[in-house]
Amino acid sequence: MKTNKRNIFLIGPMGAGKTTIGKQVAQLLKMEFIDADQEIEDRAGAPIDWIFELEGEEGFRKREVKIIDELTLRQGIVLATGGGAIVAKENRIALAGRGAVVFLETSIDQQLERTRKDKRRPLLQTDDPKETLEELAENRDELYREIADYIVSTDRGSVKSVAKDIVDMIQSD
Ligand SMILES: Nc1ncnc2c1ncn2[C@@H]1O[C@H](COP(=O)(O)OP(=O)(O)OP(=O)(O)O)[C@@H](O)[C@H]1O
Ligand SMILES: O=C(O)C1=C[C@@H](O)[C@@H](O)[C@H](O)C1
Ligand SMILES: [Mg+2]
Repeated sequence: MKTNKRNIFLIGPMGAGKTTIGKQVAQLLKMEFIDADQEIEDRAGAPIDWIFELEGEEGFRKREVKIIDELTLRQGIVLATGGGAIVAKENRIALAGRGAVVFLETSIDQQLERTRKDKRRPLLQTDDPKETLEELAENRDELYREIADYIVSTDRGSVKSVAKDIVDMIQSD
């Protein structure tokens, strides 16, 4: 594929590595990297947990729909989406239609380990984050698969090696 013309969109659950691996993929391909969560925070001038507190999850999702529509219209970007971006149908349509969608898959245990110290994920501030992650996976797994052009496991291997695998896969298509 002509990576300089098309976009690459990373989807998957919290802690799958969308942000970390996305940055590496962009560097390897000399494309621009954008993180949707970061963009939402920058525009709101407030961190995600504040947005959830002040506007509820509904307010956050409205902001997310707007940002995803805007960003997916750009050209030549690597976009790391938020874990729940695929829930809204309009986001799935925008992502599927405007770039190559890569679903980063990982086990619940890895997700737990990788998200343990981070307060940026208000949905995991529960008594039992493992149960929460299991429920989210139950509801969202089919939505990730519905729009995925590529599916990559991030359970094993370094960030660099997974990023390289993604680049090779997309370029050989
Ligand atoms: N393949 C990997 N191997 C080891 N550690 C990883 C890997 N991918 C990500 N990590 C680590 O896991 C943590 C969470 O990753 P990251 O923030 O990229 O996830 P995310 O998919 O963007 O999550 P969110 O949906 O919440 O934004 C980071 O500290 C990162 O360094
Ligand atoms: O899985 C989710 O619904 C979320 C994932 C994060 O990336 C953030 O977008 C936010 O914390 C919500
Ligand atoms: Mg992220």
